[in-house]
Amino acid sequence: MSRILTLNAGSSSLKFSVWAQDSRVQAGQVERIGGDARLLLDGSAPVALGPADHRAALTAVLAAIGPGVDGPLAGVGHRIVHGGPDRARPEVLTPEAIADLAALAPFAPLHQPHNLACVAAARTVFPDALQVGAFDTAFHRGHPWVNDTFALPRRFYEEGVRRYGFHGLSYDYITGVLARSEPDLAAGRVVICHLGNGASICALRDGQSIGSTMGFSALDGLPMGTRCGQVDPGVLLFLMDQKGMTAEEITALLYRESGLKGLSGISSDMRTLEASNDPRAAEAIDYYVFRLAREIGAMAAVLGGLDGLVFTGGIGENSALIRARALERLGFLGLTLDPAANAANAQEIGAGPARILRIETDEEAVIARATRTALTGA
Ligand SMILES: Nc1ncnc2c1ncn2[C@@H]1O[C@H](COP(=O)(O)OP(=O)(O)O)[C@@H](O)[C@H]1O
Ligand SMILES: CC(=O)OP(=O)(O)O
Ligand SMILES: [Mg+2]
Repeated sequence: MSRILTLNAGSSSLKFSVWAQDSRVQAGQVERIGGDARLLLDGSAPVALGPADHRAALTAVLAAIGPGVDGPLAGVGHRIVHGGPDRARPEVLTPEAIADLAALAPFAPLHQPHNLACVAAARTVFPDALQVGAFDTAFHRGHPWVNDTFALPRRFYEEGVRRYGFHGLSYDYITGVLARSEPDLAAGRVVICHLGNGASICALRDGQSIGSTMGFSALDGLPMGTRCGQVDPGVLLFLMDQKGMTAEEITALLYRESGLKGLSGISSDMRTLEASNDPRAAEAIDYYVFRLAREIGAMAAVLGGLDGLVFTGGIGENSALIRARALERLGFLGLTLDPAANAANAQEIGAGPARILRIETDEEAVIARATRTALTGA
């Protein structure tokens, strides 16, 4: 039976799954890439990998799936974070498409090179498999112009300086879950918080993205594990002009040294910060919660009201503390958390004028579906 492999390189993780028809037959991930990485295979104990980068993580994943792929791989589906201004759906990764996507790497330096390294490795290891890309930006291509642009002279928009939005595979998946299980809610005004190592919020009306906190790059909006989130552009001018920092140094600062890691000086990992007694960890969490509540309020304003609020991603799914702290600040919207349901990581965790839900995301399912569609030509 022919099978499909999905590869999803995030900024701190490499997730994979193997599918036979519609069933997932194997799944796992390398997490904490860049730190003390470990390989987690569903159903097995974690394997410590030590300080692994994405390349070492990919080698570990390919070794792990070897025995599980007992049949030819028909396709390999890849999460590609940046698809540029025009890609609104998945596509087969031809050499031309790969060259085009490589040119977008400077706009997503924590992701695009790793995504494309996965494509190159898969082409070598599985030369007969169809390689398919599913793009994080595609879900947002219908953004209204006001959320797609910056107030810069118009020529920059034409040159591609736009608010692309990311985490689209996750929003696509959650939207699909809502459409099947909560069709009335799915047709309404929904804010989805994808809180992983990278984090963004999406405002949806009738299942369509009309606003998102991430913009031109995966830096904007919420603070993240190592990324700054929204920052006054005047700070960047100051760093260049007064501190003499180069573009390369500022890139490293904003993408790798900021966010939770920069604020706490301890870790980019929310689990570590929640477990710490250090006041700097508490302050980093305070800032995270403050910005999260602020951006949820902003997205409610984008929608002109709120029918549903969904938490997903590693932090959104697992941190009862962050959900509770954010909702404390959102009482003015009439939202009330159910503490017991929240602590139990239930699906319905609160109520008010809007439903409050926790839904596990599954970017792999979206990538697998895209790959299946490309293979069958449906
Ligand atoms: N039980 C938990 N409590 C708090 N945070 C958690 C928990 N489990 C995972 N996380 C956090 O989720 C984040 C990773 O999210 P994930 O979506 O897996 O990352 P990526 O963006 O790399 O795909 C990390 O900050 C991690 O600490
Ligand atoms: C786009 C992005 O930030 O992805 P991740 O959360 O996987 O790092
Ligand atoms: Mg992710």
